[in-house]
Amino acid sequence: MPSDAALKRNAKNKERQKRALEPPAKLKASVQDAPTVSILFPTALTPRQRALLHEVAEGNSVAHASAGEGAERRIRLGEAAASTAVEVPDGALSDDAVPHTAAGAAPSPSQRGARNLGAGEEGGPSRALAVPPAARAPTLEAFVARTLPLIEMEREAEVVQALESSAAARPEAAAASGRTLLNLRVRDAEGGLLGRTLLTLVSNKGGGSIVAPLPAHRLSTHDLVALRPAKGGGADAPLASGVVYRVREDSLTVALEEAPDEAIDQPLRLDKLANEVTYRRLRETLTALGRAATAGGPAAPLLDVLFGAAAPRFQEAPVPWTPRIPRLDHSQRAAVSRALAAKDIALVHGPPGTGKTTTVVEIILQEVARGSKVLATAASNIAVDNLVERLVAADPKLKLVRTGHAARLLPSVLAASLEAQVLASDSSALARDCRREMKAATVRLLKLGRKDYAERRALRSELRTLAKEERSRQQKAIAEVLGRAAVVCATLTGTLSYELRDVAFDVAVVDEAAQALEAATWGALLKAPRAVLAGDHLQLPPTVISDAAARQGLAETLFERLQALHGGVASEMLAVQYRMHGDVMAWASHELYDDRLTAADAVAAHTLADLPDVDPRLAGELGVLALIDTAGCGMEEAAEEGSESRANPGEARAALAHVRRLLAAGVRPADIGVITPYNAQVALLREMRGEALAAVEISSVDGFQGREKEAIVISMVRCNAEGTIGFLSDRRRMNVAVTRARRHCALVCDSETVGRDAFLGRLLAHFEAHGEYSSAAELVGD
Ligand SMILES: Nc1ncnc2c1ncn2[C@@H]1O[C@H](COP(=O)(O)OP(=O)(O)OP(=O)(O)O)[C@@H](O)[C@H]1O
Repeated sequence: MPSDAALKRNAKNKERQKRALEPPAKLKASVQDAPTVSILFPTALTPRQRALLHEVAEGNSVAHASAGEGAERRIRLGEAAASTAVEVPDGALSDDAVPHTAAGAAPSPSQRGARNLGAGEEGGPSRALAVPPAARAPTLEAFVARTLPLIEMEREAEVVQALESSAAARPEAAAASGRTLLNLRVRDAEGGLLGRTLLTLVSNKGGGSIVAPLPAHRLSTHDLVALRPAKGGGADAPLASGVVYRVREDSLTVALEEAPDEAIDQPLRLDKLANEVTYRRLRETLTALGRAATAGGPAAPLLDVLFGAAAPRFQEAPVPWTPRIPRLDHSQRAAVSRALAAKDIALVHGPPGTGKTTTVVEIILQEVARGSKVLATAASNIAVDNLVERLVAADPKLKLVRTGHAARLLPSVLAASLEAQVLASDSSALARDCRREMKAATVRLLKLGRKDYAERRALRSELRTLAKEERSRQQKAIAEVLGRAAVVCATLTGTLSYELRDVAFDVAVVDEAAQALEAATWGALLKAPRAVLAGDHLQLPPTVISDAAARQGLAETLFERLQALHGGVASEMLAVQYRMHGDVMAWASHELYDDRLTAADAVAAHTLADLPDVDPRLAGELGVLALIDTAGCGMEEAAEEGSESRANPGEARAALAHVRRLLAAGVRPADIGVITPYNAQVALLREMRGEALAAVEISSVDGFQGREKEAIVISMVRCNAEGTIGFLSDRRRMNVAVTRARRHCALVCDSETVGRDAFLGRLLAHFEAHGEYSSAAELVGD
């Protein structure tokens, strides 16, 4: 007899299926209350105009969709099935014919651009705050219906950003957007990387042997980029396109399929391109998720649980396992046990420095030991490579394959790559034979005279057969390598690649799940009946360019949603951290982790004085926590014209003065990090630091997530009479900032401005109570 719960679930499923076949409620109502209107806008609209229309429609709950590719793309407002369809003729709209919202004028294109390009107030994409709890358990259908247009809004926002940058009349305006780097020269061109060329570009400023730091920019690894002559514009045909491979403060390396000859000897510019593939894959994932609701598939057992219709289930008897990684602590063991016992979903909540990846690696090894085929993923290539390195180190014999474009992989994982393993396989050798034969046949074909009809026809037919044979042998090679693998490692978007389309797994493991869009996470989850997600929703969520899409919930992650929905039963929090001195940890533990974190013995009392070459007396004077107060020092914040990001030159001087004190105490420059929430302050600090501080890393807080340094100096920037603190109030950003430090953390800020916020006030109070207080005036000698 089915249980009551099962009967209820069945009834719910039936109701859901019935609803899926019915027209949406909005449409039903509109059909009943006819007439309804839909407006089809002309193809001549710019992406910016389309993005604005999407935003306004979304804000007013009007249905909206774009269809068609490239110049054929057009937007429709209103339901497709409206009783009256109005078509706006080409040329009827000019650039400033922007619709108005009910509440007033829509933002002007320049305001909109500034918000998008300017990151809220910050100068980078926005990180939305959590959506209201009411939105936490959508039905699968509601989630898909809500998210598809948000993905479209995000895509349009990125296209607008790319176009505004590359079409900017003045190159300086393009550079200010952060998407373009001007005046570069090639310092190095090296081969390798499975046939690609790596081009290392540096600033051409000064032109001589001294390499100036690159200006502040927003290019990061894996971005698609176009290389163009610097003297041309961003709309010119590129000399080459490639993928950003490595980013350093003074150089940027791009992986190209082939290096263009002309590029070597002239000043160059690099423009970031919008990545259409990612958006297409996200849309495909959502469509596949929608289909899985009725058609089933490997993930069918997960769907009810992940959309709140059923509770997570666990095996009652503990699953026996023998640790493969030595020294797992009690909370890490508990997390592994819970993951192995999960029948559908388990969450590993890993606060900073708690060994989340260590735990994930142990879970994967245990799954392999019991015969599972594992899909191991994360949002970023770097996180996946990190997993690969750790897995291979823990078990060199592990049958592991890393998929993805070789240009995006770390050199250390190339041997594990699908491409390398396919190249080494027998089927691939046979494919190579086919290619050789094709080449010979082509040469013969070219030598034939015009009249050798019969022979030409025969050779063409041979070439077709060989090409078919080559393709099928390549596919066989790929299928063989993937079929043999016990663990396949891929990025979340990589799981949607052609090669993995028909591969099913026993379990999907997602590391850094709190930094992945929910739609992206489903790419992995749809391939297995069980899933383990690891992350920390109390650190920064994924970056979303479109403010409107972020506000509508695009930045909310599945991890965060599941913590709210099933955290009590399905989540295990790692409670011992291996990074921070106890005083650094205490504030974050109290404010964000319910006082549940403890410091491992090895780090609880470690200080700078324990580092080699550090003077214990000077290090003692600096303390573990330091509050450097700019209050009353006249160190005001400033925003550059046309930019929303802020800088504070006085505070930058104080932060750099503190760095000099650390260096004087003997701390190595590479062990020091200066971080600040504002990109303009990053740029200013880099400009001001001088030669002696060149090896000190200066970065935004967002850019430093996942990293650590022995000593961290945080410049908080805000200093104004109104006490405005902007996005400093996001608890997750300050959590990330403070928890990067191992032995020393200095907070440079105006206590009068920052201290007015209750959350930040408690941060300052903690630093004052447990650390060294000084006035910035003492440091800069004012
Ligand atoms: N049980 C343990 N005993 C000793 N050291 C450990 C243990 N678990 C993890 N560590 C160490 O803690 C550090 C952080 O571990 P790991 O890289 O797994 O953490 P992470 O969760 O990926 O990092 P973060 O928490 O910052 O995201 C590493 O140096 C690791 O060796």
